[in-house]
Amino acid sequence: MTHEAILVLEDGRTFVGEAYGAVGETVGEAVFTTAMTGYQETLTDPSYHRQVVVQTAPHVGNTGVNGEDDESDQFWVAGYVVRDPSPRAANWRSTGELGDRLAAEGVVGISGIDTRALTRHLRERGAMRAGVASNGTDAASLRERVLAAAPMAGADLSAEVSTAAAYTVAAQGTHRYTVAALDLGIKRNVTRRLAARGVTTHVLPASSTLDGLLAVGADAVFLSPGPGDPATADGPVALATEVLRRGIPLFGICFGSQILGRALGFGTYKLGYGHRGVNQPVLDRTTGKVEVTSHNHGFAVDAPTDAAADTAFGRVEVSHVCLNDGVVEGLRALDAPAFTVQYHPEAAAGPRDADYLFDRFRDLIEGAGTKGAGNA
Ligand SMILES: NC(=O)CC[C@H](N)C(=O)O
Repeated sequence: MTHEAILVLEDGRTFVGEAYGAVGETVGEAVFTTAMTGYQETLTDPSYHRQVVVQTAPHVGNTGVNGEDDESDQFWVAGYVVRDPSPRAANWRSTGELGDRLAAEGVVGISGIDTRALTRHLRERGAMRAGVASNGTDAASLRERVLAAAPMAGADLSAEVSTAAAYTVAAQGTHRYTVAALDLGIKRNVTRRLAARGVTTHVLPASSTLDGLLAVGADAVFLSPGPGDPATADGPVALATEVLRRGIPLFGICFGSQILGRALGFGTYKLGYGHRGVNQPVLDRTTGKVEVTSHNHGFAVDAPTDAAADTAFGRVEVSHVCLNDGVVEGLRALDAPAFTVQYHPEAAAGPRDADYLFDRFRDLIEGAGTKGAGNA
């Protein structure tokens, strides 16, 4: 039996479709992703916590779900919006249907709506709160709940997604370096890409102290991606500042980039509708090369792109920019062993163009000669 479902935006615009996944009611920030592939990675990416994700790709679920592509232990999206769900999965790796997994994970979704109209609305008016209901709630009541929900600006969500207990992902082959990763919403492919370079990663809770990071014998520190507004992440920013002071190599991805950006003295701000997809063009200004990259961010760092900035930790330059809109996509400290990218070199899903950044991290650790710094 199909249930009618509604999607109501905070400005009142309403779409009517059918229930997809769990039957119920949910609210979150409505955002769209233009990714054509990788819905399983999207759904399990902790950075989508509290977000109602709209897929612009019209046909979703074609390859079902499998036991290999999860980026974390669960689906994190607050709600899921698709045009036309595949009625039957067909793929050699598939172990089930996406709709069944959404239901099992308790994700309330809606299908059969004009996702192109919804995306154009969000693009013109900006990301905003939305509710999805398939339990009979009427549009007016749902809108009241949407308006009562906390907005993404000002949201501090790290503690809700971080690991409760530390765990270790061992290097593949010969162990070369040890990295302490602050888990603010880490994805599995980050530790995999590090492991492939001989790095053993200790994934630590978001509340970890500097002593906790150093206790694992870290040669370097990694700041993970994650959900929420970086302006609220004062704890991780203070930690990153301490790591910079010690001269320990530091790499941050996405939320981690924003935190490291703040530790270097820059501000962050909310983008109109964010970057989410797997074909965003980014220029690496240090090499002049353009790469096609995977993005999922709603906030960005405010740093000057014309010349290196003078900070408390020396000169810092914008190393990467998005060619669609000029948004800062990476920072490089010229006088400290630290760099960041705002997008996802771990990709999954997405192109592998930016995988070299994990080589840069390895080279930074190698060059810094801090091996065993954490034991000092
Ligand atoms: N993927 C991420 O790390 C997202 C970072 C941050 N929550 C943002 O939306 O910009």
